[in-house]
Amino acid sequence: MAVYTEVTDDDLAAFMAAYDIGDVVSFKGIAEGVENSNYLLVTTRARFILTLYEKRVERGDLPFFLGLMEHLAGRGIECPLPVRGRDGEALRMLCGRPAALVTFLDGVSVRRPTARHCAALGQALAELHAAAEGFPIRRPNALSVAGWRPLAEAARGRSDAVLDGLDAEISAELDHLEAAFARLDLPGGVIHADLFPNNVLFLGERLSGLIDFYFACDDAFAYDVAICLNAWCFEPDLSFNVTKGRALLAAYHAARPLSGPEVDALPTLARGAAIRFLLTRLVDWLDTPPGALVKKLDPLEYLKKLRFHQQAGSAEAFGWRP
Ligand SMILES: Nc1ncnc2c1ncn2[C@@H]1O[C@H](COP(=O)(O)OP(=O)(O)OP(=O)(O)O)[C@@H](O)[C@H]1O
Ligand SMILES: N[C@@H](CCO)C(=O)O
Repeated sequence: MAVYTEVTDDDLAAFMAAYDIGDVVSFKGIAEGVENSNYLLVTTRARFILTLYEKRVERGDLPFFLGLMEHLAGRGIECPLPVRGRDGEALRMLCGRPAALVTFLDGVSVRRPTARHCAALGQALAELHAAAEGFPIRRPNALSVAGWRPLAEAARGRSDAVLDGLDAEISAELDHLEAAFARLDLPGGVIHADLFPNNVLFLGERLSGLIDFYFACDDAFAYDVAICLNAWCFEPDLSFNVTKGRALLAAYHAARPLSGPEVDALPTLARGAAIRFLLTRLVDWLDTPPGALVKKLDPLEYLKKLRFHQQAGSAEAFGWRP
């Protein structure tokens, strides 16, 4: 359930006075999502999403996120476009929270992506990487390799309650990854960094929108590919589907060719991407009180994906090589 902050009719009326987007027809909270409060706003002119940014989003990062969506939408990427008010601002306060309106995108997210969905995603990811070029604001990735040890420390001593031996397994993996990532020198720019199936909308098999840019940052492009391989190409039994892996990688490569070093780095990047989501899920799992409304995501799903990559060790395991 993702309505942490209730917006009353009076709050909304005062907020709407800053815009020239028609009159309110309906306004209701959206249950999906975990980070922020989201509402669907329908006016006499169009549909919008109103987001109130809750505590996990750093206020100083909002100009990056909103500016990025505006930059990408201006370059033909199907992503939400922040709506500017009469004063030219896209970001303002509502109910004590920073808030913004963005355009509504048609489509639904898929729970069980097919190889065709994976191909569409691969192409869209490559187009996003290319379209972000020239975006002037920088945002280092706080959840890359330097951020993993502090997360592991936050869980230390408590992880073994989730799985016996987990502390030691994470620590050994971090020793390996810190050395392996230090050797990488890959092309990069702005990445989405959380392009899971729930953040991609489809109309049938046509990709109709990319949403939720609130983890976007600067990092290696191939790291974003690895995040997507993990999120899109494993089956519910956590076996890796090589047909989906091939579809995703070949479509990405056709739109933005992956270099030899990027392909060679994919197994390491996939291990890194697995431990990143293992760690954030683990800390959330341990820190979320029982009975909280937030949906807890399973950290062990990502431990199993990590173990797959530890065994696999080469890009062939993803079903594809250029
Ligand atoms: N521009 C948009 N157009 C259409 N639907 C949207 C749009 N933005 C958000 N949504 C809907 O709202 C839901 C929650 O949005 P979003 O994923 O941005 O929330 P969140 O709180 O950041 O969640 P999480 O981080 O868990 O993905 C989405 O699953 C989608 O159904
Ligand atoms: N995509 C993240 C949740 C944060 O958006 C996860 O699956 O752990």
